[in-house]
Amino acid sequence: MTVSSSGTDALRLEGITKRFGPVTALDDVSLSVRPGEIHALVGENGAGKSTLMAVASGALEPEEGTVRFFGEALSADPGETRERGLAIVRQEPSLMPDLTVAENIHIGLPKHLRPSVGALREFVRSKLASWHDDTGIDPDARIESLLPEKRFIVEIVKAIASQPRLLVLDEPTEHLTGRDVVRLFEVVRELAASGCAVVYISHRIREVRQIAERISVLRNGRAVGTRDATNLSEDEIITMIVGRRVERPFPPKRAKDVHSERIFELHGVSGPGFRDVVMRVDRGEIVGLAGIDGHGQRELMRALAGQKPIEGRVNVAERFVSIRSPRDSRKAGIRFVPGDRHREGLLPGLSVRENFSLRSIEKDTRGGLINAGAEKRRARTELARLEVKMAGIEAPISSLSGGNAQKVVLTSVLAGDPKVLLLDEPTQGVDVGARAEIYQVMRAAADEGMSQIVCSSDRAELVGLCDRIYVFSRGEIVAELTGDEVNDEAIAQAMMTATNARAHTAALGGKLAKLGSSDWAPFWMLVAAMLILGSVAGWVNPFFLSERSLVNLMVMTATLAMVAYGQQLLMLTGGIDLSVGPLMGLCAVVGSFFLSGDPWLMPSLGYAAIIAVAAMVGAVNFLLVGPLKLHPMVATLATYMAVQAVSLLLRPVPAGMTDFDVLDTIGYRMGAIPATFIIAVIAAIVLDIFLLRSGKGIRWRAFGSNAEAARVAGVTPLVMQFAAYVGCSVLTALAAIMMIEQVAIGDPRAGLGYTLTSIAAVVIGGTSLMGGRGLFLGALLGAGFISLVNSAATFLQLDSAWQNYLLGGLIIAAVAFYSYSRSKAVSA
Ligand SMILES: Nc1ncnc2c1ncn2[C@@H]1O[C@H](COP(=O)(O)OP(=O)(O)OP(=O)(O)O)[C@@H](O)[C@H]1O
Repeated sequence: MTVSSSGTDALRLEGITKRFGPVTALDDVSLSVRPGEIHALVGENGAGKSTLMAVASGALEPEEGTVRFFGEALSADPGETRERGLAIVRQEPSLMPDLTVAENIHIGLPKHLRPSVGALREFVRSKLASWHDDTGIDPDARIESLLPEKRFIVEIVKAIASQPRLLVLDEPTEHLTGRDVVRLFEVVRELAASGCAVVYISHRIREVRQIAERISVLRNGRAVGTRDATNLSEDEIITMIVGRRVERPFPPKRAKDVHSERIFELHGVSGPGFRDVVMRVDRGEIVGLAGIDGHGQRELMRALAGQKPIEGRVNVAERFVSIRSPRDSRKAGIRFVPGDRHREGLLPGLSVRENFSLRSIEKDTRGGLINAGAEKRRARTELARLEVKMAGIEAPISSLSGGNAQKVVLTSVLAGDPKVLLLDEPTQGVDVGARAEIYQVMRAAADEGMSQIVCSSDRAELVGLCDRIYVFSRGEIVAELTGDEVNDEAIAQAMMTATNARAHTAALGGKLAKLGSSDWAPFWMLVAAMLILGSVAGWVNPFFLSERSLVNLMVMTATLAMVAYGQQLLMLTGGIDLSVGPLMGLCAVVGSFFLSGDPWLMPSLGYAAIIAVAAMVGAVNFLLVGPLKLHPMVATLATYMAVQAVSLLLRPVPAGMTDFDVLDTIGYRMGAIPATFIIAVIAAIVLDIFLLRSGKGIRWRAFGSNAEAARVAGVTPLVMQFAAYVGCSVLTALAAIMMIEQVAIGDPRAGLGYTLTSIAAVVIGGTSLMGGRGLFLGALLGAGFISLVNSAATFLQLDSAWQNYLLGGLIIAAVAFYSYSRSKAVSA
């Protein structure tokens, strides 16, 4: 199907075919969108809407077909399409969790619109303010600490700030609260009036009719047609989407005179965001929790799932249960279907089958072993009930469309036969047809006796589905609606008393979490720990504080810090290099041939040879990890061995004394302070400024935080990896030159210990092993701390085993502390 239009189309897709293995996601689809038009794209889950827009934005390359943007052909390069004015707000925000709001917006803008890093905060503040004057979003907050709806606002603000000529919104209102939906509609209309074309993807037909001028429908990867929205009724749109008439979506409610057995009771239950809640749910009843978002209903649900602290009396089947953890909640027969399926509902690395069976695997287990056949049969049967569209049960869960993934989560939770089911936004991102199926499944489960509590921002859903509704305001229940009272007006009336209660609690929790999770927390902790350890060692043995001992400490610190910077450069991008230790040795060996004081050889030639050899090793590591896609651990373990072998070939035994002039040069002191130490400190400061205050630094961290999102934002992975691996090796070479002053001979084993200590220094310094965050000053302090522990242990006459116990214990303590404070920040 092709829809032609007069003049140049903003977007013109012709004959697009896209396959994922055996799945044909798009089959010869054509679509045109005019400038200044709001064009809705609708269809069932898995119809191909997101894939079509991924093709349009250059994130996916189609097998066949062309993409034209304002008349010009577009290549499959998301960076280029963005530069040319195409902005896309995805179903799941493509943000980097470790970066701040401001940094995410910076990296998402076309180059010509990016403000300088110094002006970034104010720029972002004004952009957020133009969305709403009280978004409650701090430009310096890390994305991972934001609630899902706030992340979505950041994503939308980012897209608008890019001054798009075409804006694609993929299910934008699924995560937004009422106020933000109203604002979104205003903004979309303003943009369209200014000539921007808007593609609006949604399952909420009412909204689509409200906002769109034309509607295009996709079904099973094929275009069904494009129609003028003004003349279409809701029923007609639904019929186009599903291909048949859909009957009333909500199944009949529970008969009123049904015998009531209390299954779930709350008496005076309080927790963060709600207080003194008294409620009950009978057997087979579906109870809704309504209220403006942030007024306690969702917080109560999370607390009942064991995710937040809770006080008061909770009874399940007339027995008191104490809920202190998700495990307690499960043991009591309570199950939770989370709203944020990507963060809490799915295990992205596993198959559809595994995601289904993980919550009820005991059903297929005999004598501790899983009966694979039974598990598969059960997965197939249950998933077929909700008509989950997938290539097969062994397909990776990440290959499913958003709505189908939601169906898998729901089916998986239901398979655990809960007594009480908590559902947060059960039909988020689910199409009209499947919505009706989900309601049927929920009602059927209720008819079999399962009690359910539903939280939904869609009031029509609550009214259509629930037998009873509790309305929340300011953390308390303000109304209980039953029978005929369960209607939209009654809910709205009860909600009128609402104020902004959550904003305050979230702000307070947010501040505390921010303090603990700040990048500077490791820095201050290490300074304090070093002062304590140094004082104790100096008190027990005054020689520890002598000039000689302190100079030695600085020299050791500088050497270790330099390798650690290399390691850190890599870890920030999510990589690691195990070969740095042997490379230090190889550099010492290479140096021993050039730095011997031979009048024919200048020392500068020696330094150049060391750096060149190291850069070559870095390039090999890059080739293995980048183009050949080996895991960094495996790749650099292989180079570890190869490099060590080369060193031993060149110098089977340590030999080649270094010239004294060279040693003097490397060991040069400025007053009492070794030049190497000053270099290490300056290097940390310069690298941190690069990291925090330059666009390249932001992209560096972005890549480590979320490689795919960074790629979509225009970062080229191979360039990043090349710079990281070669950079790491070159820094290791500089460290090796510093080490030469200490060993003064071509010893192939001299640097071996640096592999582990460099990783330890980076980890103790607060860098995340997952990539995306950490400071070089942290690595410097980590290196200082390790050198201090080693040196203090010597002065305190502790044997070398103690050095290892101390270091091991400290690494575990540091990692535990950082993970704890970061998880606090996330849940705040
Ligand atoms: N990376 C992938 N690998 C394999 N299959 C995929 C991948 N991405 C999408 N698909 C498949 O392509 C089809 C279209 O998916 P798409 O996400 O475009 O649907 P959608 O219309 O956006 O659905 P929803 O409304 O549920 O988001 C689905 O069958 C999906 O399983």
